[in-house]
Amino acid sequence: MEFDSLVLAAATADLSDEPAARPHADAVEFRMDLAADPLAALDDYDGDLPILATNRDPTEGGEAEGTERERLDVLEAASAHDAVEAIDVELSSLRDSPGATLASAARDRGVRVVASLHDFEGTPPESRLDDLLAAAADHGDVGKAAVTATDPGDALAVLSATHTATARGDRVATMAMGEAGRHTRAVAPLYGSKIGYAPVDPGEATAPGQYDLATLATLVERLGGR
Ligand SMILES: O=C1C[C@@](O)(C(=O)O)C[C@@H](O)[C@@H]1O
Repeated sequence: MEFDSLVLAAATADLSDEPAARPHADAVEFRMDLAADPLAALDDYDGDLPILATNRDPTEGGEAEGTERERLDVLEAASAHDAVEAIDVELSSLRDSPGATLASAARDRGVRVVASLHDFEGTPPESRLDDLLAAAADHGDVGKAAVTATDPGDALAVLSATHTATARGDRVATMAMGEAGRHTRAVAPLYGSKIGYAPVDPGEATAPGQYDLATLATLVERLGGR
């Protein structure tokens, strides 16, 4: 997973979704924090799609339990699996150890790091978004921002910040969560966003406003973002 072009990720807590995802997705985002026994599921995985492993912190919308170290240890164990080609680590964790140590250990194994930040309340002002994306791209192979749009101006700020970051040479992934931001999931790839997330089953969305995978794949392809 090089993230040189769009990676369409089937977001799921259940790796048995992989065969259904295969016709549309480039990867599976495995939401370990939402799975009952994620490391056992990885041991059993025999799908074709590479995995982006995420063990999301509750402060950023996830359900991982335990201490920060325990949460990141699970991610580190995941990164040792052959199928795991990338891990998602929150920017706030990457600024210090143990997150920074995890990232360099993963990179030594050839595993890419997505440095992420999430805002479930709103969209920061565009200049702040620019700074956050620059910091995230600096700490990861891809810098990712998922924020919440409550009006079209928020969605526009996300697209504009995506364009600015890409024009600067940063590899970023962006999406505006929520109804007002939904279209950004289809359009942001045209401005340079390198990851799209969608559930196979629309009833199993991992974030507000997601399209189902088949729909997102069609929209992105029709728009020429892939
Ligand atoms: O961070 C992200 C992006 C996301 O929140 C979205 O809005 O599609 C979905 C999550 O599964 C993923 O980890």
